[in-house]
Amino acid sequence: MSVAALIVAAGRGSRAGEGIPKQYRDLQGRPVLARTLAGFLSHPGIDHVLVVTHPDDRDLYEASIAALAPLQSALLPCVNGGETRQDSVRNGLEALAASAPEIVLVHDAARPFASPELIDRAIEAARVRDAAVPGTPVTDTIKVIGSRLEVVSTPDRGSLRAVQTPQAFRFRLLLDAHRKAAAARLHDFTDDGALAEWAGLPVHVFEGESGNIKLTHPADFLEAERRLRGSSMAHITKLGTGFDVHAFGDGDHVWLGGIKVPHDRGVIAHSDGDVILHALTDAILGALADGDIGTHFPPSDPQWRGASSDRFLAHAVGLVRERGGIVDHLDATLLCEAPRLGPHREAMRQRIAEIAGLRLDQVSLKATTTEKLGFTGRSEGIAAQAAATIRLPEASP
Ligand SMILES: Nc1ccn([C@@H]2O[C@H](COP(=O)(O)OP(=O)(O)OP(=O)(O)O)[C@@H](O)[C@H]2O)c(=O)n1
Ligand SMILES: C[C@](O)(CO)[C@H](O)COP(=O)(O)O
Repeated sequence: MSVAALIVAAGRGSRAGEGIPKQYRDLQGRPVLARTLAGFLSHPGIDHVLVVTHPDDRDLYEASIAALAPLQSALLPCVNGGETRQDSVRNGLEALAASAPEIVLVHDAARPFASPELIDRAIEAARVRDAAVPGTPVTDTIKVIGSRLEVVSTPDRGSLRAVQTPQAFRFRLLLDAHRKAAAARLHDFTDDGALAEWAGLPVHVFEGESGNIKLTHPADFLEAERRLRGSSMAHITKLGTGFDVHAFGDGDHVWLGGIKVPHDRGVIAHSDGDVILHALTDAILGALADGDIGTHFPPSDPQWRGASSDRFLAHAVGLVRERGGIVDHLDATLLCEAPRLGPHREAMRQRIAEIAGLRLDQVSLKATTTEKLGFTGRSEGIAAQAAATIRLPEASP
């Protein structure tokens, strides 16, 4: 019996706050999607895994699966999602149609805690029931309300279930149901169980698990971090600082925080001379007590000539993750009379969050002039200083 897992990861995560889409955010040293995928790729009952992604996220996707190299033989090339979750699932099912698995498990990328036992139950439920969804009893009393918030009814709690993923189906039945819904111009079923019901399929519930949460709001990330911290080794917090200077030279732009900023001068540098990214890189290396940017990317090495500095920052963050740690916070201050940071601050924070795989609230940028004093005051050069806090497992060398 061939079984495919279809992981939908094309959402924007708008309820989870600003920054990169939630499925690519760092969760205790690994992107959420990498955690979700590892559970399915390593499960002996799953033959193939297909991920549905947003076309804008290709780099984030590649970075997330890079660390899964030993498990990647079961991973099919990803496909583009659609406007709604339902459209994304359908695109994935159409892509699987060529290999026509007997069973498909549809799972949210944003649910990284599905256990191997839950996946076992899902496969078995599809085999026996054809269409089944995992559910947990509700512990709150549920009210049905009207348009003026008036309570319309109180359903019997014993007959209610909160439904999760992976939802499990005979592949052919689900594909036909999705095609039927699309032909009827319906695109907003919030889960495949509801779509299957609409198509007239009997759908059953199997036992879900309370830990299988969907990361939806910022608080869900805090809860997930707390859980992972509790289940892993104790971590200790380390602080590092960084400082970088470049002299102004001829040119019409400077690179700052990963963004090209128009200016009446350029900077003299071996790389692209991005003082903010260099200071942040050194701050992280400082927290790791692992030398400085010059140790890792010697200026004497021609391969770094004109190099884009995002790779320096990504490298330093990668070193933290290799040691089982996480970056908690990055903070930098730009020192110059011009250019002004203000108009570019949010774009820079976004870019830094993207490079480092962080939420926007984990990246801070500030600026100051030096009151016309010193080399920055005389506009001879530009400088940045930075601090980084990271957490490393206590036993980390
Ligand atoms: N057009 C969409 C919308 C959602 N999803 C995926 O469906 C899962 C569950 O959806 P949800 O938690 O609602 O994610 P988002 O749509 O990203 O979140 P939000 O509604 O807050 O933007 C997620 O893994 C999400 O990536 C998808 O593949 N394609
Ligand atoms: C599929 C799902 O996770 C089951 O609980 C849920 O319906 C997804 O809903 P969302 O509106 O995409 O968050």
